[in-house]
Amino acid sequence: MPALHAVAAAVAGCVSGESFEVRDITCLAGACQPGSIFAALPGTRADGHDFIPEALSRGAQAILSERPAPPDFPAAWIQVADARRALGQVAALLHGHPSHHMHVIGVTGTNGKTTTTYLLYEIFRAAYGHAALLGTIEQRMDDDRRPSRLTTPEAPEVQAFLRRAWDSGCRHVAIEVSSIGLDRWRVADMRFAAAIFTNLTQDHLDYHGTMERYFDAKLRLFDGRNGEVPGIAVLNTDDARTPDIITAINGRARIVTYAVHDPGAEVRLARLDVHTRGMALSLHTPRGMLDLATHLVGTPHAYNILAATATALALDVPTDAILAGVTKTVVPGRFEVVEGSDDHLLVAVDYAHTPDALANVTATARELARLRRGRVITVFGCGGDRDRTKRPLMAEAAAQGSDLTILTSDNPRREAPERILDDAEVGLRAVGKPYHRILDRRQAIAFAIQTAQPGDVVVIAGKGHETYQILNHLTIHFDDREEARQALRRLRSDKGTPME
Ligand SMILES: CC(=O)N[C@H]1[C@@H](OP(=O)(O)OP(=O)(O)OC[C@H]2O[C@@H](n3ccc(=O)[nH]c3=O)[C@H](O)[C@@H]2O)O[C@H](CO)[C@@H](O)[C@@H]1O[C@H](C)C(=O)N[C@@H](C)C(=O)N[C@H](CCC(=O)O)C(=O)O
Ligand SMILES: Nc1ncnc2c1ncn2[C@@H]1O[C@H](COP(=O)(O)OP(=O)(O)OP(=O)(O)O)[C@@H](O)[C@H]1O
Ligand SMILES: N[C@H](CCC[C@H](N)C(=O)O)C(=O)O
Ligand SMILES: [Mg+2]
Repeated sequence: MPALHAVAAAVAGCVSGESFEVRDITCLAGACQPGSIFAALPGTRADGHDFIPEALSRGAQAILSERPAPPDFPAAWIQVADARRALGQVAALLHGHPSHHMHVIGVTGTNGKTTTTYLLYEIFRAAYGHAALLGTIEQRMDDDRRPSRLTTPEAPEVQAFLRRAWDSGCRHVAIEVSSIGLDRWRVADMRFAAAIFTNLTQDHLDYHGTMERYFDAKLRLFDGRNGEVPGIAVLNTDDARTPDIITAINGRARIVTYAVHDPGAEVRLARLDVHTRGMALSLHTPRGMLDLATHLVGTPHAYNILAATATALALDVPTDAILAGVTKTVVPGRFEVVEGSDDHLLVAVDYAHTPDALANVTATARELARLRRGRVITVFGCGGDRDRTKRPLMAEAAAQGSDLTILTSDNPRREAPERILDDAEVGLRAVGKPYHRILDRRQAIAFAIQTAQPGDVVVIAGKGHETYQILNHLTIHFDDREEARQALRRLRSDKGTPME
């Protein structure tokens, strides 16, 4: 355990008070114990400095802050220029920089991060037996799975996870790096063997303010501002932002490109057959043509497969492990076909919660509906306490891609649900196609399924794998898949036909 003064020196901090052996660092006062440094951070709802008494009462022996030490403060104090960044740096230091001893792959971009990390996890497990994964749905270390609270957790949690993964034999870790995570230095000073860029479209403007600032946060993963430039940058050359990333890297990392359309990409799509339960793809790669089969459905997932494959190829993963990993990958809530769907009625649950994802998922549904001579019916809503400006755009994308749209509630959080629907309805009116507004999500799902005709494809978008609904301060159990299954069951029993 390093001494306080060594820790302070590593972050160029101005230190006062008695030194001690530093055991850990945290920004949660309630998690402090003897030997802890408490990082006092100003926040959106509270100010970490207000929790200093609690931190001290739990045994914290030093405070990390951007403010100077108050006179006669009873514990040690480290003053730094940027407390969030220092929190990330100290967390990495205290865990012995686990990312320096492993192959950590960081995945950033608006959509596709979770799916790409799942693909990489399965590829690494097929190749090496051990692998770890950290992201929106869960934190996974071989077969140990724990649900996540944030996509990219605070730095002490990320570093502790990496350390445990190392201790349990994992040498390959895929981690989702959100723009908010980068902005808040949650992966500060980490070494990425590879960093993947999936795409950039509108999201999180409530946090970043503008698309430029949103992109700039993502750029930090590639241009060295986060600590180091990644070993390999894996970039989607169909995305308009990729040239800016290449410019910012400025020759300091190996660049590997992938694309569905760009004929100049190193790894690119040659063939794609989409069906209701999966896809068959052929990819041009530096190792020749690769034929893959997957349970994932929809062109966006071809991008995710290209990204994961291009990364694995660049890291010299054997081809048979890439093929096996892609085939094995199942991601909950990403075009997940609901049990009870059949040739007459296909119901899929998908985590699309951005305008781009809604455009894509309805396009996938359209492709499948065309084969079945059916319509596309989309149920969707928008989250509260998040980017308000994306709501009418999400509605437009859903309506444009569907024959019938059902606007409902998602996670209203602390906002008035009706107001969120009002924001979205503007987009539905602009498109002018048929829609219904049903606030209660359970009723909206049931209505969509009752209304569907043979051949139709029903998409239930926005919550994917989530098993809850956040209504103000109350979080209730809610699972789109369960709701859809029950509605399908009721439909069959009303018509007297058994479920398949
Ligand atoms: C915008 C954001 O990221 N907020 C996170 C942030 O909150 P904050 O800075 O506003 O902090 P605050 O609640 O005002 O409290 C101030 C300080 O006092 C401390 N405190 C507070 C209360 C207390 O009892 N004790 C205590 O010590 C807090 O730890 C914090 O350091 O720090 C908190 C402590 O870690 C997080 O819980 C909180 O995540 C909230 C819940 C959240 O929803 N974050 C989302 C937006 C997020 O980070 N999402 C990204 C992107 C998702 C995607 O991929 O789309 C993610 O990576 O998950
Ligand atoms: N490469 C892609 N391009 C566009 N849309 C995609 C792509 N991959 C997935 N999607 C859509 O986005 C949804 C979310 O996918 P995924 O969970 O993999 O993204 P994410 O980046 O992890 O999202 P989040 O920011 O919430 O963590 C999917 O359900 C699908 O509708
Ligand atoms: N990771 C996304 C989750 C959105 C999921 C949607 N169901 C919502 O609640 O808005 C976010 O934090 O913006
Ligand atoms: Mg995710």
